[in-house]
Amino acid sequence: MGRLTEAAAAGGGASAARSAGPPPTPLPLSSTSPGGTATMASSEEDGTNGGASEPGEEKEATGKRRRLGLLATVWLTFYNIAMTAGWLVLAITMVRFYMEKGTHKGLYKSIQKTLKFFQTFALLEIVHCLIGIVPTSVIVTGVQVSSRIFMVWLVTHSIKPIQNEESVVLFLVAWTVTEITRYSFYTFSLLDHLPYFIKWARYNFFIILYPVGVVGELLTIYAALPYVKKTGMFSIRLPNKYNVSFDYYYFLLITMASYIPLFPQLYFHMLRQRRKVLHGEVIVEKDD
Ligand SMILES: CCCCCCCCCCCCC/C=C/C(=O)SCCNC(=O)CCNC(=O)[C@H](O)C(C)(C)COP(=O)(O)OP(=O)(O)OC[C@H]1O[C@@H](n2cnc3c(N)ncnc32)[C@H](O)[C@@H]1OP(=O)(O)O
Repeated sequence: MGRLTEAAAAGGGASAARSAGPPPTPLPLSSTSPGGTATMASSEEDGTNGGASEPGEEKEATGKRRRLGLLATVWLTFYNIAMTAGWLVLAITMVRFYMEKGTHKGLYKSIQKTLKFFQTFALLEIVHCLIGIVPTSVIVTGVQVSSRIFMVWLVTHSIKPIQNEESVVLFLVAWTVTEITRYSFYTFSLLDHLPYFIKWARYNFFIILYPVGVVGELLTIYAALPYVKKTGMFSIRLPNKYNVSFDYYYFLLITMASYIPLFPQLYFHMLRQRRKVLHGEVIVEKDD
């Protein structure tokens, strides 16, 4: 738990250094970052001006671009535009499907190719963190992306009888709204024209959508359990020549249990990002 929290705090710290304007006022540190100091850089609630239209912000954005390098900026802009478009296509297909058919049955089948393609493409986000072109923690991104890949390929794609569960629609809607907002946020930020409502949506929608998505995912895995137990799929039984056994049923149970320690860390990471971006609050780690 500590590792993830520290990594997340370090990500915030990197950004904090970038956005430091007036001398910060040290505050006692929250329990998430022992030994450091939290600072409140500014507390403006920039209700009307969310873009990089103020001189300070413009300078910061230009500096950020220079640090990133032209190639990385061009690549990230392309990547974010492609991902926004992909998730928009998914949203439109889902709405059209529901309006035409009046049921969610068959919806997954109609969008599965697009979903698999764009969600798998998101593996590049781990690469972006690893090579340092985005300031996000590899661990936070890794948990987020791998849990999605797992849901898409090893649960929903592999276990056909659950594809028409209502819970699948629940996480699909939560993911789709989140990703359209998130990737358009990154795109407009890179282009230095971030409308405030996108910034607001990026750091508010998750408050509801994250729990909704997680409930959808957990209910879907739960619905898969009887089928997995009955068929013994993806399981290796003893005896075999390698003398190893693996039970996918218990693996699913452990995965469900792992949401209990992992999800709060992702959620609190987002709450910290929200405080930083919308309220100007930043966490600076102390050099010990
Ligand atoms: C093998 C099996 C494993 C199973 C494991 C099971 C356990 C799993 C438990 C948890 C389950 C979670 C399931 C998820 C469900 C859902 O998603 S439901 C729908 C709601 N979801 C969300 O709201 C998702 C929120 N998550 C995220 O946004 C990210 O994935 C994140 C990594 C968790 C946080 O993003 P982060 O990057 O840290 O925050 P930001 O504020 O957006 O960005 C920080 C800085 O990085 C820059 N940046 C990041 N990416 C890009 C990019 N693509 N392009 C350009 N820039 C990028 C961003 O601009 C910020 O920069 P600064 O402003 O300079 O700080």
